[in-house]
Amino acid sequence: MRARKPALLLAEGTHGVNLLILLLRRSRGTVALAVCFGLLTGAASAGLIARINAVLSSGGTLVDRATVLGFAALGALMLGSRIGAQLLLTRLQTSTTFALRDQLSQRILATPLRQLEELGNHRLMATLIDDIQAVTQGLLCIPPLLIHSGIIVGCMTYLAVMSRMVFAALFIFATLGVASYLLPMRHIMGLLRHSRQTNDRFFRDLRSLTQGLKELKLHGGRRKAFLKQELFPTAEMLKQLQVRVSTLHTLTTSWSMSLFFFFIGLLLFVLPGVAPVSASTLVGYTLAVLYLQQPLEASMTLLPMLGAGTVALRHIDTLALDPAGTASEPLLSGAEEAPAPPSRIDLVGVTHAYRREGEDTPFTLGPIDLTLRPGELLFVVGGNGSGKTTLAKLITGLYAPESGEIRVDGRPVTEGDRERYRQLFATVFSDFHLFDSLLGLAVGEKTDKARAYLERLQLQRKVRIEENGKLSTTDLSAGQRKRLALLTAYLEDRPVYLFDEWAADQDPQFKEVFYRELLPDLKAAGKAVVIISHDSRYFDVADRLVRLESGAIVSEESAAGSQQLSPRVVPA
Ligand SMILES: Nc1ncnc2c1ncn2[C@@H]1O[C@H](COP(=O)(O)OP(=O)(O)OP(=O)(O)O)[C@@H](O)[C@H]1O
Repeated sequence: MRARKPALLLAEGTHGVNLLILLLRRSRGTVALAVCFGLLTGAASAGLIARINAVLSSGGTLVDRATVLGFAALGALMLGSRIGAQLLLTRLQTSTTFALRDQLSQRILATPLRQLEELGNHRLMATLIDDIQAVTQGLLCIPPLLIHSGIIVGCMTYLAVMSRMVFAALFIFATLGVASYLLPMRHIMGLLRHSRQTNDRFFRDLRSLTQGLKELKLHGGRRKAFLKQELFPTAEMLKQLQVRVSTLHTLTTSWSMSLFFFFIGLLLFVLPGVAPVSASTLVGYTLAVLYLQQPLEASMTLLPMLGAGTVALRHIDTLALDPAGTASEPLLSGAEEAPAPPSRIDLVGVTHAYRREGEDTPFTLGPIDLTLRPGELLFVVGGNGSGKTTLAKLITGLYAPESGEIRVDGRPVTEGDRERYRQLFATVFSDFHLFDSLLGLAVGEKTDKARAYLERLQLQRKVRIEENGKLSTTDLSAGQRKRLALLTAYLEDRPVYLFDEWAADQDPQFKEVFYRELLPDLKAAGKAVVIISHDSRYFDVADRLVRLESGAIVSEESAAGSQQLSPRVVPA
């Protein structure tokens, strides 16, 4: 198959996209070819039934060489086209599933951090694990469904050719059967949607279970309440929804299938008394209708899975993640080298507010005016909840300012170059993540440097760095893990460093090393360094110190002198 740019499977505004469209987006040609194979399978099946009918109606006199060869040829055609359709669609389904997973990961990375924080970790996990699995299962249903549809179309065509009058009766019957199947299916789809929403809650509970292990083990009352009030009720609700779906589906399918025997009864016992029907038509119809049962029953069994896949696909859409297509280029080929060090970064009237449902007065940071300069240690201090981490996210471009702007050497950072702007920073946030490998750090050439830093951070006896950049372990104490995160930041060698309460977990001896040796070294190397800190003992290290209170800078002190600032009022 020709290599080409992967099609955008889930773009913005794809609300209501269904699984078949997903396959079509991936490759129209393959789907078209598979549909042709499916129809061919149906035609071959109808041909086989016609032959069987002819032989049975002839009372065995039609068994000649041509009939046998024709039968064998039709059998081979049915087998070949069925395998062809199945293989084409299965390969397409597999590649679509993987492409969907890749694009979803890229879309998550392309979506603004604030939006992801609002969605919550549990919803992202539910989508990455559960929705993708439901979509995969749904896509798996499409190849057999198309083949069954081909067989149904083929048989129906054969029946229409054999007798229009009987076909009209069958058609009315089939319409009733389909309607009596589709009406409950609408209810089943509603149950599936409800089940999907409940699943988000289930994932939230599972996250509490895995992340709250210590708290749950240490407090029996909390554990009991958690199990009885949260985890078990959600699991019970999911179970009940699933039971209702399968009960309703079983009843509906059984009813629809029983209609076939009702039709055969009418055909054999009532129709001959009402209208003239030949024996060969009766045999042909009975055979074909019995043959149709298998693909119809199989299709009905597959439809709820297809429905669950569609619900999952729509659910992915409701997350409103940014389209991967536009972002995938910078995501995959993104700047590995930091942009040239700027001579200043200015925050001018920058603000950010956290809006939560039902909250009248959201926390608002800013407007903030602040300048970062190379070779300067800027301390950001203030009480809990004063907005230091929020400011750090704005400074580093993780949040876009709601008003005001950030300028690099006087040039405003636009939406288009925010990704590049972020490459100026090496950070250790207080909720940092430690990868078990020095990812993206061109390790080979930096391994010696990394080992030297490891000694400086007094980790050489705990951790080894392999040639491929893999860390021998990350199972360390909280303070040691932070040192490893610092090592990564060192290796990044970016123009601006930001540490959010880095020293909080360090012992007094290493605090001393951090504030009195490591920070001055970064300063000497011409780095702009932002340090969020509660360690008032070391505030003297700062070249400049800004103090935050309730989201506003209330004072700014520099080695040269201090200044009290009256907080600016956020424009309404
Ligand atoms: N993801 C969020 N959603 C909603 N509100 C938030 C979020 N993160 C922080 N806040 C609110 O914003 C305010 C500032 O939080 P921030 O984390 O910036 O403070 P901080 O100065 O870093 O605090 P600390 O010293 O405790 O780390 C707090 O009132 C907090 O409740």
